[in-house]
Amino acid sequence: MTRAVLSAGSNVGDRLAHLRSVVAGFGDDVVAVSAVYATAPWGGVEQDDFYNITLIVEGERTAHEWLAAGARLEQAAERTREVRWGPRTLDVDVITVDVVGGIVVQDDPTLTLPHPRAAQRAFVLVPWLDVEPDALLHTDVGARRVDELVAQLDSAETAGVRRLGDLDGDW
Ligand SMILES: Nc1ncnc2c1ncn2[C@@H]1O[C@H](COP(=O)(O)OP(=O)(O)OP(=O)(O)O)[C@@H](O)[C@H]1O
Ligand SMILES: Nc1nc2c(c(=O)[nH]1)N=C(CO)CN2
Repeated sequence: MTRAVLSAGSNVGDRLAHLRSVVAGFGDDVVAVSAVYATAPWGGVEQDDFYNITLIVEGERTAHEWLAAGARLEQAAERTREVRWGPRTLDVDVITVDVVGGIVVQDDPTLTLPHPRAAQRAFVLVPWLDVEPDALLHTDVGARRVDELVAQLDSAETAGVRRLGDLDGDW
């Protein structure tokens, strides 16, 4: 049994429907889902705002299998890869994976864990705190509390992340 923290984002097409497809796709493996946040684009590409969620899943999958399951949902949303950090119907990133006795640390051609850019991304960290207020992220300089990482981000970065409401809510 493993537990994964996943980040899903969309800024093309029906953003909410794309995020809902992630929760539906992981089905009974979903343990918790954050609220939906409208987030300013991170990474310097001018584009529409994203909707983002962070979710926690548990199941009998390896880290690579969580990645592959996310990639299948991206394909189902007709995700294309044109510009790095550019617009997309759906992006599913694996942030960190817990196994009995610790976390998965790896860096191979298709999967780096924990996600190397998560600590800089308010669009990942702020929703994560919804579902795990005491969350820890293992960074290059050791384990860090996610709330402290958020507090250290530039205020312009956190100001660009706005809570909209629950994925199933009507707002
Ligand atoms: N932790 C991870 N989560 C998701 N993809 C990863 C991870 N580590 C490595 N990858 C690889 O990154 C590749 C490119 O992913 P993608 O196109 O979604 O990148 P991106 O979302 O634009 O940028 P970023 O990697 O900064 O989130 C994927 O095909 C995947 O193999
Ligand atoms: N706000 C926000 N910005 C992004 C996102 C995302 O999901 N949300 N995904 C990206 C591709 O990794 C690049 N930039």
